Amino acid sequence: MLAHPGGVGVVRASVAREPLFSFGVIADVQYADIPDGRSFLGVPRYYRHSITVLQRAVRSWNSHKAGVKFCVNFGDIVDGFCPKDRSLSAVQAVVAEFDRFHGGPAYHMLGNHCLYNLPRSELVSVLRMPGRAYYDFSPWPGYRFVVLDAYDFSAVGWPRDHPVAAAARRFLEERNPNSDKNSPTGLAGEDRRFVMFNGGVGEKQLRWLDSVLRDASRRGETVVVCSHLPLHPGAASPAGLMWNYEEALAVVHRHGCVAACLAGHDHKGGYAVDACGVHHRTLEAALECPPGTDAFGHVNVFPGRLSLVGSGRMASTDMPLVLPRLS
Ligand SMILES: Nc1ccn([C@@H]2O[C@H](COP(=O)(O)OP(=O)(O)OC[C@H](O)CO)[C@@H](O)[C@H]2O)c(=O)n1
Repeated sequence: MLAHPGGVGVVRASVAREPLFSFGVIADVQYADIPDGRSFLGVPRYYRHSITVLQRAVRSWNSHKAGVKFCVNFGDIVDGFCPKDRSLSAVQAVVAEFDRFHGGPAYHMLGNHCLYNLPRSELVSVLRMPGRAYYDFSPWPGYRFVVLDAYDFSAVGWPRDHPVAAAARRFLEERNPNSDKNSPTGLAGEDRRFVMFNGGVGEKQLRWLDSVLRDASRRGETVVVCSHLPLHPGAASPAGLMWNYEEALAVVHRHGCVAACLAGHDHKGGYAVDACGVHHRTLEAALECPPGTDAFGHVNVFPGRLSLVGSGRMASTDMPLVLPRLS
């Protein structure tokens, strides 16, 4: 047994050489058949090349010796600049690339750019989500994955006159004084997250998360939470965080079974271990890979350890598990 450097528990050192199973990861493909451009802050974006990054990811997962069992796409499948009349075909083109993955299912989540382009109901259907945008699955005995809908409470993705959209606009109005609610100008520190391109997990979803984690904890399962929006300030820019990350984290911490929270959205990526020993890894974006470069990876799951093996701009990250029940 090893003392955890953060002093929050103990780590069972993993001696296994072969993973129990592996899964592929990719974030922010934001594909569009349009010329290269830049983000609002001037970072180059390669809208056509991003699907090539996905193609290379799928080839890599398919050729993985021990087998990649499923893959997780962390949202923003299509870019907001994609012409609206070509958005559905752009999403279908990306889904077709995921269909070339032979290892198992591809699990998707909603990002803000998905919702700029298509109605949520159409996305849930084309991305083959189980009737709604938050769900859980168990790919291996003793392991559970939770996919969050980080735009459940949001000013994007709901019809303008929908009560959720109206409540989210009021929420932003109270926290962001700018006339352009996408602008964090003047907001300090973590308050910079109160912008329209972010969102939150609604009350009903929080209750669902609580019950999934309670059951997982009772069954002794190890849980990985997947969300487009990062949940920890140490793993992302303040302007990239989920609006109610503190509420979501409180639920995550309550049951002591979550090993890691994986996210996309903040394209440069990030990593932190929180005070309860939960790993937070924000994945580097496929969209911002200059031609010929990559950002994807696979996570090897060992008893007591998750090991992200990154390709190209996606950094590798070793994540020894610090779960209270392991102590
Ligand atoms: N300061 C800003 C930043 C952005 N906008 C506008 O908001 C929309 C979404 O921005 P975008 O950078 O495309 O969003 P991503 O989801 O790709 O990335 C999120 C960040 O990386 C989180 O850290 C777009 O219309 C921008 O122009 C803005 O007005 N002001």
